[in-house]
Amino acid sequence: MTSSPLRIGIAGITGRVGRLLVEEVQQQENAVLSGGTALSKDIKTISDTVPVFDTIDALIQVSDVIIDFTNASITATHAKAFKNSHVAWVLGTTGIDEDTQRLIQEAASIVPVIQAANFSPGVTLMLRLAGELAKALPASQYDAEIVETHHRQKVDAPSGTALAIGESIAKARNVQLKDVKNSGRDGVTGGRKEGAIGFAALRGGQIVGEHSAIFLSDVEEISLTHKAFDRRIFAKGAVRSALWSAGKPAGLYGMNHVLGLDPVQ
Ligand SMILES: NC(=O)C1=CN([C@@H]2O[C@H](COP(=O)(O)OP(=O)(O)OC[C@H]3O[C@@H](n4cnc5c(N)ncnc54)[C@H](OP(=O)(O)O)[C@@H]3O)[C@@H](O)[C@H]2O)C=CC1
Ligand SMILES: O=C(O)C1=N[C@H](C(=O)O)C[C@H](O)C1
Repeated sequence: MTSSPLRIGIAGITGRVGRLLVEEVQQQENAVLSGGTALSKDIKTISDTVPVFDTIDALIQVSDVIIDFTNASITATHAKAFKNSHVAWVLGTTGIDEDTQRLIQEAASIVPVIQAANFSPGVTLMLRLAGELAKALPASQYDAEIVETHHRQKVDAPSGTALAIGESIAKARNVQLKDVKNSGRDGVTGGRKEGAIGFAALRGGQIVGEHSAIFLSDVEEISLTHKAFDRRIFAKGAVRSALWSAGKPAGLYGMNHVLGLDPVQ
C-alpha cells in the first residue's frame, strides 16, 4: 500500500530561506509543495504552479505540515491558527517574545510543533556542547560571552541562536537567562558582574550566520564557534523536521528530537 505524499506548505515562501525551502521540498519523493504565504499580496504563485495564499488559514487548509520562516510580528497570529488545526508546524522564525512563546506552547498542546532558532545539525550539537562546558567551568572563574555575526538585513538581535546558546549555558549553571543576560554593552557599564552571560551582535555584508560561545578565566580561554556558509543548511534541517513530524503526537519538539539526540541531563 502506498501512502499519499506529505503536503508541505511554506510560510514566508518568497524569503531568503523560503526560496531555498521551495527547492528542497520539490526534491522530496514523498512530499509535495502545497503552497505558501508572503507579506506581499501581489505574488499569487511561485513558478506559475505553486499557490501563494493571503492567509496562514488558507495554507493550513491544503497542508499536512507548514514550515514557517517569516517575521516575529506574525507568529502570534500563526500560533492561534495552528491551535485550531490538525497541521504540524515547523517554526524557524526568531525574535519571538515571551507572550508569543506561550501561544506557541498552547499550539503545541494540540499539534506537533518543531521549533528551533537554528535548524543546522552543527548548531544543535553546539547547544549541547556549550551546556557541557558551562557545567564543567564554574561561573565564579569562567566568564561566558556570546558573539554573533549576521548579514545586514537581519532584523533581530541578539540572534535566536545566540539566545539559545545563552539558555543552554544558563540552564547548566542553574540560573534564569533573564537574570544574568548582559546584552550590547555601551557607555560606563561598570565592571563585569560574576555569572553574567554577555551578548554582542555584529551586522554587515552577507554573513549567513556565525556564533561563538567563549569562556574566559584569568588564565585561559576556551571557545566554540559555528559558521554557516550556506542558508541551505537551515532549509534542509527544516524539511527534515517536516518529514519527521508526520504521525507525531502533539508536543513542542526541537531539532535535537529530529536528530534523535538523547536529552541533556
Ligand atoms: N531557525 C533557523 O534555522 C533560521 C531562522 N531564520 C529566521 O527566519 C526568519 C526569516 O528569515 P529570512 O528568510 O532571512 O527573512 P526574509 O525577510 O528574507 O523573508 C521573510 C519572509 O516572510 C514574509 N513575511 C515577512 N513579514 C511577514 C508578515 N508580517 N506576515 C507574513 N509574511 C511575512 C516575507 O514576505 P515578503 O517577501 O512578501 O516580504 C518573506 O517571504 C527570521 O526570523 C530569521 O531570523 C533564518 C535563518 C535560519
Ligand atoms: O536571520 C538569519 O539569517 C538567521 N537567523 C537565525 C538566528 O537568529 O539565530 C539563525 C541563523 O543564524 C540565521
